[in-house]
Amino acid sequence: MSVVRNEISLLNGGNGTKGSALAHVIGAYVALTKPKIMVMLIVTAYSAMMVAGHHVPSILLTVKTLLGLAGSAGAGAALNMWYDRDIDGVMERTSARPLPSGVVSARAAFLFGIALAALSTVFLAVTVNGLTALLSLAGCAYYVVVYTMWLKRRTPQNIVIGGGAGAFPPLVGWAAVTGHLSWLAWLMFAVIFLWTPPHFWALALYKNEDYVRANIPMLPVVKGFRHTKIQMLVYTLLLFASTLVPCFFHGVTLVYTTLSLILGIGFTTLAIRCLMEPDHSMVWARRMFFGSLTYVPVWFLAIVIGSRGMF
Ligand code: HEM
Ligand SMILES: CC(C)=CCC/C(C)=C/CC/C(C)=C/COP(=O)(O)OP(=O)(O)O
Repeated sequence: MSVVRNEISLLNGGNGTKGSALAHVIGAYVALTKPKIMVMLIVTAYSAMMVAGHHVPSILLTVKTLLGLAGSAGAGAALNMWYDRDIDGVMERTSARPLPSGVVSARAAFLFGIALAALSTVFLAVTVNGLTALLSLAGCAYYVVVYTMWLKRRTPQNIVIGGGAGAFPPLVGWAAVTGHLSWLAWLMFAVIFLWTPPHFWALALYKNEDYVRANIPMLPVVKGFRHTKIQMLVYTLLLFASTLVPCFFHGVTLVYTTLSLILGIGFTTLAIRCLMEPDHSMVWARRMFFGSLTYVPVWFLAIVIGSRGMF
């Protein structure tokens, strides 16, 4: 608490009211949890809950599961920002974050992340089940330790291997409803895993200067734009193929198949346009990134409404 009090007095600095300073600090802690990404992670977990139970899950189970997951994801994001505070300060896109801008201290961010991770794990174990708690903690640890601390600064394959972190939420949702995992839960994991490289590399292409400045070995920095765009197309095709698996092995309706085909063809077209555009133009890279943000909620909507026996 004293850390927060210090931050409020620092912010006050004789100007503004205590109320607005407090709101500023609270806003900074919310920003530490990367809330927009958290919303998308929650969408994937909630969709998995619906498919796993063939129905809308109870409000109580939904609130407990998604609250616990949000806590773990927020903890992971805070610990990522704590560890990456040096490079976040160097990159233009991240320089206004709470740590580089000095609104939250490194110690406070670390304690916040650890406390949130511990609380959410215990909360899920006590109110949902042990497997759900374990998977949520594993997702958080994978993001912080495997991706952020180990791979991000070492290899251009950081996103490919580290992409596993963001793919945990459907497993969390599935385990919360059934107490175990099934192949369809792992298929959802695979979909996010294969989606992550084109999602991230599209952004890395038009934010390349940032990564060069921060000396982070992202694929466009190390292997160049053309190689990255080819890899994006390869992962997009693998993603497309993985989304067609339920058409053969899981009871899905024509709605699922149609939506998956539209998404697959659309995302592949974006990847090809990206590959065709000259390196100085980033029009299609930007479209690919924003297309990736549409892909996930629409695909999860498709598997929910297109699963036979749903509702
Ligand atoms: C290791 C895997 C991933 C990496 C490295 C990654 C990286 C990034 C980066 C660098 C941004 C830009 C953030 C910004 O503008 O400050 C971003 C945005 C975003 N990502 Fe990812 N991402 C990953 C996985 C995911 C997953 C699994 C999801 C959800 C399913 C996701 C959802 C989003 C969303 C919704 C945004 C837009 C956020 C905004 O506008 O602030 N990402 N991602
Ligand atoms: C089950 C569970 C709790 C999963 C949570 C895992 C999680 C928070 C995944 C998000 C992945 C992500 C946003 C990476 C950002 O990369 P970056 O850190 O390189 O991006 P940055 O440069 O914007 O910080």
